[in-house]
Amino acid sequence: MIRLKDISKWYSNGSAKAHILRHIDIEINEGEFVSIMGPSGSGKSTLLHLMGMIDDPSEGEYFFEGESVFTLKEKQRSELYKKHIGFVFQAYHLIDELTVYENIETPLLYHKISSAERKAMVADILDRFQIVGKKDLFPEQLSGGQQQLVGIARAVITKPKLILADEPTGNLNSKQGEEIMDLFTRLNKEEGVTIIQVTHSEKNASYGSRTINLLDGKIAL
Ligand SMILES: Nc1ncnc2c1ncn2[C@@H]1O[C@H](COP(=O)(O)OP(=O)(O)OP(=O)(O)O)[C@@H](O)[C@H]1O
Repeated sequence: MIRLKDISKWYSNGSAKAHILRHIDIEINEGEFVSIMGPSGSGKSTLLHLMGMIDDPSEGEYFFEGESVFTLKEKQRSELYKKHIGFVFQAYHLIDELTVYENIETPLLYHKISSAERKAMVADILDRFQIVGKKDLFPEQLSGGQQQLVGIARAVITKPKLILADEPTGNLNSKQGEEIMDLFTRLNKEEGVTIIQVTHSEKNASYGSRTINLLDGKIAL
């Protein structure tokens, strides 16, 4: 599904280059549940953003389902993203002014889906995530765990093949964290969704089937 070839990223710092990622080669198959670990500053989020097509490398190639991502035009790239990828953020990134229902519905507005169908899809996911009773509340009226559930519901409503999650349990207590990991496990095992998460937690990584360790922008063996 994903093939990164000799990816490097640096920022120019005067005449010097500050390298964030160096010569990264990664292949990820459909159906995998992969964790990316490494010390703070090792480049994990940068790598996840590259995979999520929301950042560009300085060098290297990225093939998503055989499509050469970095040579696509902006519009085609965003189509590819919208069709296949759901992104889950540590800080939820919900829209404060919208209700739970409206937040979850938002990604559907960018697809050609009728309003009746949108209603049915949101109702289904509210039900599956057991948050029907929260649908008219605003994010600030929810606990952190509930907000992250809404963040994930919003990421999966378009039925993406790939979920990218940047420390999805970083702001949650351990019980809420376990619920999120159980949810990812179900999506992966029962629906075949490929999951790539950045985590600092060995416990969270143990839910996955493979760990990629980053150290100073390189893959550590
Ligand atoms: N726009 C930027 N300009 C310069 N340096 C940057 C920029 N964005 C990120 N960096 C640097 O890149 C390095 C890697 O950042 P990244 O967020 O990918 O690390 P991380 O492994 O996810 O860290 P953490 O675990 O603390 O979130 C850091 O040293 C950071 O300061």
